[in-house]
Amino acid sequence: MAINIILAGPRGRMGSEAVNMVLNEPDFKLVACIDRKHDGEQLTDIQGLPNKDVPIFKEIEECFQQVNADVFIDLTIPEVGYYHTKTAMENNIRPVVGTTGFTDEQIVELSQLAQTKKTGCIIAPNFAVGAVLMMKFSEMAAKYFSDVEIIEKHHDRKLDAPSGTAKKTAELIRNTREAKKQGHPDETETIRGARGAELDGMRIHSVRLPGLVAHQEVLFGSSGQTLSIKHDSLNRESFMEGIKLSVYKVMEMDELTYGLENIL
Ligand SMILES: NC(=O)C1=CN([C@@H]2O[C@H](COP(=O)(O)OP(=O)(O)OC[C@H]3O[C@@H](n4cnc5c(N)ncnc54)[C@H](OP(=O)(O)O)[C@@H]3O)[C@@H](O)[C@H]2O)C=CC1
Ligand SMILES: O=C(O)C1=N[C@H](C(=O)O)C[C@H](O)C1
Repeated sequence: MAINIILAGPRGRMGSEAVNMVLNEPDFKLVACIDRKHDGEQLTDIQGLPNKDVPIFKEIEECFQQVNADVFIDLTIPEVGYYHTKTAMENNIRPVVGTTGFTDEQIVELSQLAQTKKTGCIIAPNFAVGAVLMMKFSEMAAKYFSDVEIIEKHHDRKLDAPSGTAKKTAELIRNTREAKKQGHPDETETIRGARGAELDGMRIHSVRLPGLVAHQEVLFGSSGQTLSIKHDSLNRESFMEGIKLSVYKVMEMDELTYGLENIL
């Protein structure tokens, strides 16, 4: 039996790649897309997207009323993605969410909703397996190195900073790192922001440049040595295997999980 999928954000950098992934996976069927600029049209009407008759809706409620689906993939922006994810679960459709920038409170709320509805939901700030390994290796290393700076680098069209991956990395590191405030106790910033964002005394630096895709280095230091753990996504195909796996896994789940590492 095919897994029926609705996808939001089909014209986006990630969404367009995901449309192709879904169309090319024999067990998946793309049954609708959510796109605020092409209400009532078909996928084939959008320039640059595959020549397929897949209906497009602007409003997610209308889409869920008219189209039966098993899984909903969101690759949009944080505010919209949160609303879409909530609405999908309310309609007993399992979300697979790549959109980053949700607040901690929003993730808790969505988790509670998944519990109430007994609906699977996967929110993963990074679907690239290499990035998940980079995060897990960093979690391991932080047990031995409590001084760490996370440097994430992305294309300059990215809306959220720090990246979802950097936040998730810091959360995993927090599991093993001895809490401490890093740097000199008397350090000052002569230009605001020079030391980056702070989370539990750790530092996160966000670089935005045209030409970049998605890159992160986790840099540890202790006396006489440094350790660098680095991952680069060179294109958006790197995220597709993770989304594909999540679609299969979410079909077997009845709660929310945050992070691809939980299902690998
Ligand atoms: N988890 C992961 O592995 C990855 C996650 N991401 C995340 O995925 C998300 C999308 O990234 P990316 O594809 O690069 O972004 P894009 O800007 O390329 O795409 C975003 C899409 O969302 C649509 N959109 C924007 N605002 C609205 C709205 N109000 N209502 C409906 N649709 C809207 C845009 O359409 P429009 O033209 O109408 O604005 C566009 O199609 C981001 O949050 C990013 O951080 C990215 C890469 C990997
Ligand atoms: O916006 C992006 O491009 C990416 N966003 C995700 C994030 O915020 O971590 C994942 C990846 O880094 C690409």
